Amino acid sequence: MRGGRAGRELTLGSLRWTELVPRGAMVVWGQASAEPASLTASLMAQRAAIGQFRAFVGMSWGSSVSPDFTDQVAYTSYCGAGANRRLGAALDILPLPYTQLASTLAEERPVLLLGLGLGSSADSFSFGAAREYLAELIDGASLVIAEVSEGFPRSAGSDGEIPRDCIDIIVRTQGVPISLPPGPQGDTDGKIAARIAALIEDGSTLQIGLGGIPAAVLNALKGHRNLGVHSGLIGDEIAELAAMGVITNALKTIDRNLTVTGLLAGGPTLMKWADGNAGLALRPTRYTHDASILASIDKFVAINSAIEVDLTGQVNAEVAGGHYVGAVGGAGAFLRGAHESRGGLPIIALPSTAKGRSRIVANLSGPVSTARADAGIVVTEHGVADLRGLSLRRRREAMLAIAEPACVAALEQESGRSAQYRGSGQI
Ligand SMILES: CC(=O)SCCNC(=O)CCNC(=O)[C@H](O)C(C)(C)COP(=O)(O)OP(=O)(O)OC[C@H]1O[C@@H](n2cnc3c(N)ncnc32)[C@H](O)[C@@H]1OP(=O)(O)O
Repeated sequence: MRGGRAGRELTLGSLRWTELVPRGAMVVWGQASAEPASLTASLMAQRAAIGQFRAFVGMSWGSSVSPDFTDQVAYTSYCGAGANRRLGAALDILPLPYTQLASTLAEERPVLLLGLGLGSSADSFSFGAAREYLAELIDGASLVIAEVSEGFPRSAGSDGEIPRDCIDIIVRTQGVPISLPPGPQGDTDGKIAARIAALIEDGSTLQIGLGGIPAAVLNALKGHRNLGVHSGLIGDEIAELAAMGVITNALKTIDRNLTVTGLLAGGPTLMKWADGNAGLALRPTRYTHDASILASIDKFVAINSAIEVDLTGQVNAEVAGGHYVGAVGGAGAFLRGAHESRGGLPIIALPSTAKGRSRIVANLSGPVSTARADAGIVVTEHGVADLRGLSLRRRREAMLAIAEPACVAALEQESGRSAQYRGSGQI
């Protein structure tokens, strides 16, 4: 990280955003628990004085993303999760894989807002709840403003801290990370989780994605031993499994004894566990999602969800019922990594239906977020379809076997008419 910035201390009340954010500029801040909520609340309160500006947001759990603010703020995101959904058509989407976010945003020379924890000395700060694409933007940012609070975790096991002279303005607050209460876990999530838990061997290294199913899977792993973690994000369940001694990272082929993640997205349980934990390392996306690094982890298990999967294994993880609710995200990178890993499991898990409609479909109703070449094991409450090595014809059979039984006849009929299921011959 390049230094040379002033590291000036200001109070929250003295911030004049008109002097900090030029009209039309892009402002970027941390997502989910990593949002510096005191700074973003202050920014939004003064938005009328600034005039039109742009905001790139990730998963939004706070109140800084609101249709009320679109009078001045043009929001863009890589995802439709959390409060982003409330924006509807006012949210513009960058449909990029996670690995491209840092370089794409860096070109904007954004105003960067960080939420940081205390460092090991007065001259540095810890990454708090996020490193991922965010800390990568420090060098190219036009201005870096950090909210520093004892309430943000000291991510102690990371390889380095953020030097004070990488920050332009430091604002001390009593802020704590935003947390989202865990959603209810239904019977279906539990059935899917039990099927996945049965596939996972002791000593595996886990990546978990967004949504209710990954959380349910972790709850089903309490009887496992010596699990490891290498993920884009982690939540409270990882902290619980680590505290129980289920996650030890002791058998990882790289980063032994370390839980590696880009983002802490959880509540007080996670933050307390993370604070000063030398067994936790926050790493940039170019490390957490790197194909060769993932491939070098034996028994790497990637568990992600989807809105729909078609009978060939193409995944829509972005659009449901015409609304952008998901993301391209890191699923593709993690699935490819799990394919290449010795003993790896590339898993996509989803309930077989939503709102009375099959989520196993003949034709996707939204975009292809993950190509069928990257699909591996698809799991619903009705079973496990291991598509690896299967021809299109056999994929169709395997996928029909995990669809909601009442929907199978219609799927057979619809797919029977479609050329994409025929391969080079007839079904
Ligand atoms: C930092 C990293 O690298 S993370 C790495 C992984 N990242 C990714 O995989 C990104 C892409 N994935 C995602 O965004 C998520 O996993 C998702 C959106 C696919 C699934 O998330 P979940 O929260 O489990 O979604 P869920 O199943 O609840 O569906 C979301 C909504 O769409 C609705 N829905 C789902 N499928 C359909 C459908 N086929 N038709 C209509 N509505 C549907 C659901 O009912 C739900 O609606 P509700 O919120 O009103 O109840």
